[in-house]
Amino acid sequence: MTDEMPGADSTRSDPAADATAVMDLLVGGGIAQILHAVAALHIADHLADGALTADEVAERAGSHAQATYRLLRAASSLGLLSYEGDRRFGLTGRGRLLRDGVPGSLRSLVLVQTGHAHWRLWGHFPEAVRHGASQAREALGADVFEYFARPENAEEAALFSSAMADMSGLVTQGAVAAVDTTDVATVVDVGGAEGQFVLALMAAEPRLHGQVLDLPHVVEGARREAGNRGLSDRFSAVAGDFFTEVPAADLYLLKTVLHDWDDEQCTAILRNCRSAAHDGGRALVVEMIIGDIGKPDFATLSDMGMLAMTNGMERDLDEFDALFAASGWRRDKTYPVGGGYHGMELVAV
Ligand SMILES: C[S@@+](CC[C@H](N)C(=O)[O-])C[C@H]1O[C@@H](n2cnc3c(N)ncnc32)[C@H](O)[C@@H]1O
Repeated sequence: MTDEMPGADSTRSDPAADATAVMDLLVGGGIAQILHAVAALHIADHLADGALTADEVAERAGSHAQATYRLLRAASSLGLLSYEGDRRFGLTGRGRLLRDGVPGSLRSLVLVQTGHAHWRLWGHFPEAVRHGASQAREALGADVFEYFARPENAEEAALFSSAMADMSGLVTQGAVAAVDTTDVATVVDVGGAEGQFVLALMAAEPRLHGQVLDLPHVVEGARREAGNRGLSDRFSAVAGDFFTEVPAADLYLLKTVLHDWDDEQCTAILRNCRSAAHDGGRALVVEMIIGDIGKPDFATLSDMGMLAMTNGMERDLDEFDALFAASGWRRDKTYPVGGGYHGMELVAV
């Protein structure tokens, strides 16, 4: 330990401030469930037209009046709601992000990340660290994608796809603006969920034809989304397995797919893309990139989520380059695309 590391020298630390700091970290799980309750009870939707009293919110939400008042009070202390006096609460900018079906909404993401599958997996997190692997089989009886594919989990799976779509909004604009589509006519969004990324690219470039490759229970959502955007004539969705085969294309999009898998599995996915690509073909990988250790870095926290949920991980640039080199790709350009994500453009070698 060096003198430069804050708190490294316990003789100089402030025990009371340190205890408060640790307790602030500890309450993070409870805060996540406060977000869950606000989202699940549609509190932000009830307040969309103006401030209401806690009793009025409880009546609309079908929830207990005093418990709802306490929830709204806590949410206002977190900056999700404003307090207008006399037990009346209004929406803040942050709270508005918990509305259902509005542009930029994070409601589905909140619901899925605080819902059954994710929460159970966090409950097994110390075991995941002990064994170096997600405890999904112990917690859910299946890996997370098998779990979502089960008919009885269809509602949670739909929420997961829509959460991915909500998150996509944060980065697709930046990626669409930055990616080089010179000489590109066909694009496959590998593990593309509802196709937010490829559809945004197609909307920006009317000559592009796009496809989503995803699991059978997911692709119908992508077809529906293409229809909603009036892009069905240039779009198709393929139900398949990216470990088996990937359709041919000029450009592959892999957005937050590699972080779900270990190195061997990532190499298999990237090799399948390389086999289907022509020489000089391109791919765009969008992921968080882990930066300098010891500095605040959201990617390292997301990495813990990947350990809890999947076989995957967040990676630093050297780790990405090793994957690309092992699978017939070379990284050509790297740029931030917003929301803490980076685009890494690859060329087939
Ligand atoms: C983390 S999500 C990313 C979705 C999308 N690319 C995005 O960024 O919004 C991973 C996606 O991979 C899909 N997936 C998982 N296993 C797959 C497989 N073996 N073959 C094809 N898709 C798969 C999932 O269904 C899910 O849609």
